[in-house]
Amino acid sequence: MVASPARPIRIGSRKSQLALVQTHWVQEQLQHRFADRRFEVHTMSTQGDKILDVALAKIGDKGLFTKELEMGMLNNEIDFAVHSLKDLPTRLPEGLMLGCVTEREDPADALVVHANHQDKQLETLPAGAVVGTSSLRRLAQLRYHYPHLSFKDIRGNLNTRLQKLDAGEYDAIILAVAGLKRLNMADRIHQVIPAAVSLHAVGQGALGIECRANDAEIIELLTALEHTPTAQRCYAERSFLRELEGGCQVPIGVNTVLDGDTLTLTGMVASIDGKKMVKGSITGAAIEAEAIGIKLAQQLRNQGASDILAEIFEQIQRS
Ligand SMILES: NCc1[nH]cc(CCC(=O)O)c1CC(=O)O
Repeated sequence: MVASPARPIRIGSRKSQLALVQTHWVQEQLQHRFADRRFEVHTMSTQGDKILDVALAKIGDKGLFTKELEMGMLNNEIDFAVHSLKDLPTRLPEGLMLGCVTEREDPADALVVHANHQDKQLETLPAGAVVGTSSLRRLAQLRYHYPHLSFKDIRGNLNTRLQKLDAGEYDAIILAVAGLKRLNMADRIHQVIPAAVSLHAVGQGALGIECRANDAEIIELLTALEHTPTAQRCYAERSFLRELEGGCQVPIGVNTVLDGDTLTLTGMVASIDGKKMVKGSITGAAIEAEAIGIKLAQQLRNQGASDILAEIFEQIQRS
């Protein structure tokens, strides 16, 4: 019997410049490892790419950047999808799974300043300086530490945001270090914001590849790209977020440190006005990553996180 030729493998991606850079990296890595297979990139627009005039927090987090790609996998139009892990909800649709997590870039946030402020850092920006961010997590933590700054929403892809900054609409903006590095714009990073000031988003800086839960052939290919230390850190972070029932649009931040087989997860929940913050850390065995996340979520709930979150959901509904 002659084996039928192996099917080409269809990789789903958003169309943004960052998404394409990330997807082409995955394609190249797989093509290199599995030279006899063909990997094609199929792009799709997601709701998050289309709705640009509404604050992200108001739309909520129902897989804004992932739903169309997930439908594509369930309808067998694509075989897997490459996401920025931080845009991937912690609960995936029935029939899909997180196939692998790739090696993480620096997960920190970066301050990018207007030319007028080249001599400034976050702590030396003048009172009333306008800082652009669309993330409630960044907003809440920066308000907490720097109540004298003003904050203004900013949307659009990285280039659009940088143009708005350079045009003078903002004195500074906050972006992920990872995105700037991947787009070869590391020279715009003015200050890497330390974890003591701002904890990063769950999964920030890593790619999450989602696939069909019953597709053994694809799952096996993806395993080749798994970076176990990153995966362990991100599983702890995602389990923490899932247990708190927070999407990417609530002020929840994390940090993880992996020291051999020992994982430390730090997490925080803040109110949007930056006046209330609960924070804590748990250390445990890295193989127990998910349990560490759940335990930290329960600890923060006992410290008052539930009240903060309930208040935020109410505020977002009303706005
Ligand atoms: N929410 C948009 C988004 N999703 C992933 C990144 C950057 C790359 C990453 O964090 O992996 C960004 C831009 C940003 O937050 O500045």
